[in-house]
Amino acid sequence: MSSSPTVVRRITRPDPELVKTAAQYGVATLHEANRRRGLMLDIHPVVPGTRMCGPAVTSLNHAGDNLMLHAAVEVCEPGDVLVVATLSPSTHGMFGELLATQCRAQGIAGVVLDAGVRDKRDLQEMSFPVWSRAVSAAGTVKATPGWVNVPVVCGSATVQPGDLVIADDDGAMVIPRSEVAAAVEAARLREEREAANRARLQAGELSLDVNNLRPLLERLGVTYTDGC
Ligand SMILES: O=C([O-])CC(=O)C(=O)O
Ligand SMILES: [Mg+2]
Repeated sequence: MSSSPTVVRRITRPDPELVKTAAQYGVATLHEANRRRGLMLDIHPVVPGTRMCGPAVTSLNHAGDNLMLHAAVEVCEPGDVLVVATLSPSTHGMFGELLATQCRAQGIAGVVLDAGVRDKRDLQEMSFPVWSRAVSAAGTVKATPGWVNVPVVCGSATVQPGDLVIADDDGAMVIPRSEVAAAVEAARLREEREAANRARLQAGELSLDVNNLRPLLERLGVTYTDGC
């Protein structure tokens, strides 16, 4: 990261067709498909039932200050996901209904913050896709310059500008841009396997992924008995 405050306007995004394909899969599937990497920890949906999938535009702010969040909104393109981080831990309500209105007008897919949001009821009425660590009425100033489109850490996950961010009711995650194609293909294969398993479960067969649950448990040292 450049040490002096910077706004990087142009970033490289994943292939839009790939983004569209990735959007068909849920976070649980993509997280497994991406070898259980990239999940944002302690980041929760603010508006249940919404989803988003798009390239990350990142914003690095000072705690209690949302100046660079505003700067990042301005460089977002339609379909982007705004990823908001702070230099030190913060639960301030950095984002609310007014910013959501601006984001929607610009076609931004949604927002994830390693910080707080406010105006929760308005955000829910707007069905605006937003994920955060906290909900807090505590407001922010617009005073201290920071960075737009530098690597950030959001929910303990590293996000580079242009990485793919996906979020739904299960949480939010990031896939590095260079790994999106492989993750999408692994997600497709996984859903195929799950469809086959689902059909077997619906037919009343007992075991899940493991074809033979009892031999597996016995190999792991579990004893079956008919009673004490
Ligand atoms: O104004 C702010 O800083 C955050 C907020 O409440 C809004 O966007 O409505
Ligand atoms: Mg507000």
